[in-house]
Amino acid sequence: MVVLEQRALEHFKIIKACKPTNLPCGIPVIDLTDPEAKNLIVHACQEIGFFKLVNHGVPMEFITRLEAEAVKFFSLTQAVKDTAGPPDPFGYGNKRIGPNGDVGWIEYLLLNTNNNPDISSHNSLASQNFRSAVDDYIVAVKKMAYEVLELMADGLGIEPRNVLSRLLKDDKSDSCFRLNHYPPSPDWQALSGKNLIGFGEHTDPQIISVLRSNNTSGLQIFLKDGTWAPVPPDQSSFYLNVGDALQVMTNGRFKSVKHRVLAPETNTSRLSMVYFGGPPMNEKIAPLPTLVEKEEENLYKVFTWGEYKKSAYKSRLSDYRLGRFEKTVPL
Ligand SMILES: C=C1C[C@]23C[C@@]1(O)CC[C@H]2[C@@]12CC[C@H](O)[C@@](C)(C(=O)O1)[C@H]2[C@@H]3C(=O)O
Ligand SMILES: O=C(O)CCC(=O)C(=O)O
Ligand SMILES: [Fe+2]
Repeated sequence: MVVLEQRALEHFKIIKACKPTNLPCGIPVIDLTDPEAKNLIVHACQEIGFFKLVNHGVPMEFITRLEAEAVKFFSLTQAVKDTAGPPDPFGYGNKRIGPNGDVGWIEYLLLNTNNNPDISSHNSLASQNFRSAVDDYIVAVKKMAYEVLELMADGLGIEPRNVLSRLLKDDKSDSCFRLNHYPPSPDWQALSGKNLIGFGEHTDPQIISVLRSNNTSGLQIFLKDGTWAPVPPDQSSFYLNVGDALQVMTNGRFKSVKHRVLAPETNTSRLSMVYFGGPPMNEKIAPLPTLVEKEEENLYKVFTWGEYKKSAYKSRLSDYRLGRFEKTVPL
């Protein structure tokens, strides 16, 4: 058990424990093999921007092997892990998230995943076993993400059906992968019933994020009614969320969901693995013309993913990053 004095926690964000709300119908669960999947995906992305995917086709063996390798990595001594950091933005990070002063009860590895498997981009991974576990997992998760994006295009009635997936399939796709380890919270007495933040509230900037975690809770999503809903952990499924770029490409029809992670209770740790599928740097991010109805306004300025990313890296985690890219409405 980690016992800390109150003072040692001063730099971390601690929130009043709030009563969790549950979605009236729960978090949407979509079976990738269901013939209705395309419509259910569109519905979930419009209503919440978040859903659980089952029968996803990613071999369980890849998932458990990567989890075991990640556990091994995070169990190394601090001095060894520090040799893989600090993140610039890729590499090993501890407590600090991003370059602008955000902190959390977390340590992580952030990796670049381009489409030409390149071991050098994983040079912070200590062993060949770890590298190959990451590579196998990412290849399988990407394939599943392409399928989801193609079903999404079908459900939206847009053509060609690879209009979204091609951005992730592109050799220059700017995608990344993150392994997050949230150690057990320190002694509850020091926290006096409050919650320590593991990963502060934010939206993901990319097109789509694909998340898998171990059996420890902590992830929450922000609902339209202003409350936070806990996401029950499920080791064998994936949770997918809409990112900012997809919100723009659908002219606001899909919602980039705000989420956060509370640090685990004493004696448990949370391990999550997230693939963030992003477009190439020079790709223009703009509402897909067929999705802007005749009398509807285009809500966003035209910008490239590179411009958005640059601006995102100047922001704090909880900032509303899309604000600067919205068109101002004439009075
Ligand atoms: C505070 C920050 C960390 C972040 C870059 C940023 O300046 C704002 C966005 C953050 C985020 C959230 C989703 C992903 O975890 C991430 C890798 C991303 O692309 O945007 C992180 C960035 C990061 O940790 O470097
Ligand atoms: O660890 C989690 O469950 C979520 C992490 C997250 O939101 C992120 O890495 O962007
Ligand atoms: Fe996130």
